[in-house]
Amino acid sequence: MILKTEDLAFHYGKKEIFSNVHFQIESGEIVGLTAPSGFGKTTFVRCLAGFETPTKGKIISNLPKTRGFNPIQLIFQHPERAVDPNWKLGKTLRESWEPSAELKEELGIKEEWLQRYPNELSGGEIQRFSVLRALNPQTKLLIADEITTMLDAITTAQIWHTILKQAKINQMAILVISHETKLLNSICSRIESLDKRNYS
Ligand SMILES: Nc1ncnc2c1ncn2[C@@H]1O[C@H](COP(=O)(O)OP(=O)(O)OP(=O)(O)O)[C@@H](O)[C@H]1O
Repeated sequence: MILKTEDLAFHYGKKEIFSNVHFQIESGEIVGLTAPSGFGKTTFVRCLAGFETPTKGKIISNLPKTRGFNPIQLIFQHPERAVDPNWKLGKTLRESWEPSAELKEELGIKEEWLQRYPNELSGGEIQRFSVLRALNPQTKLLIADEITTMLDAITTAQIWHTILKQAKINQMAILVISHETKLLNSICSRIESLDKRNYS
């Protein structure tokens, strides 16, 4: 087990977003997470990555504590919100790691993009960049929150091909949030639901 939650709950004020969540993921495992819109999937993974503090329950991690780098990397649906608008992308990337030219090419990333600011790239181009940044070999759990929703089918396939290949090389686990059942069924070994109506 690399990460586990016990009886996790989260509230915004008095409003319960989710409760009683027992979740576990193993090294190298690829798990899907579903629930209808607004049921707290993003909030749950923000708790896992340490961006939110749950109101109840525990998150138990066996991941190494690396200075300056979070082994749990989160990629969002809106990647432009996750990069510093005042930094050229090359600087943002170097802050994480120095990927090979082959990996950049596999993700269809052009060297010249790295000389640009985020507002000088399309949403899809920034998303490829976000994936490249998150594929740092120190990443042990990649959380992909609706990352290919705005992309065409060919780009989606290309990005997932690269992520799955790198996950094998680095023994990286992946938690995939998606409304696309076909995608989840094709890449995940199990699919968990945050929808309380599915709890036994
Ligand atoms: N800062 C906030 N303050 C109050 N409520 C919030 C805040 N952020 C999110 N919420 C509410 O929490 C609930 C869960 O939101 P969340 O984004 O986690 O759901 P989701 O399952 O990921 O949704 P989607 O599938 O639409 O992306 C929603 O009802 C949302 O309106």
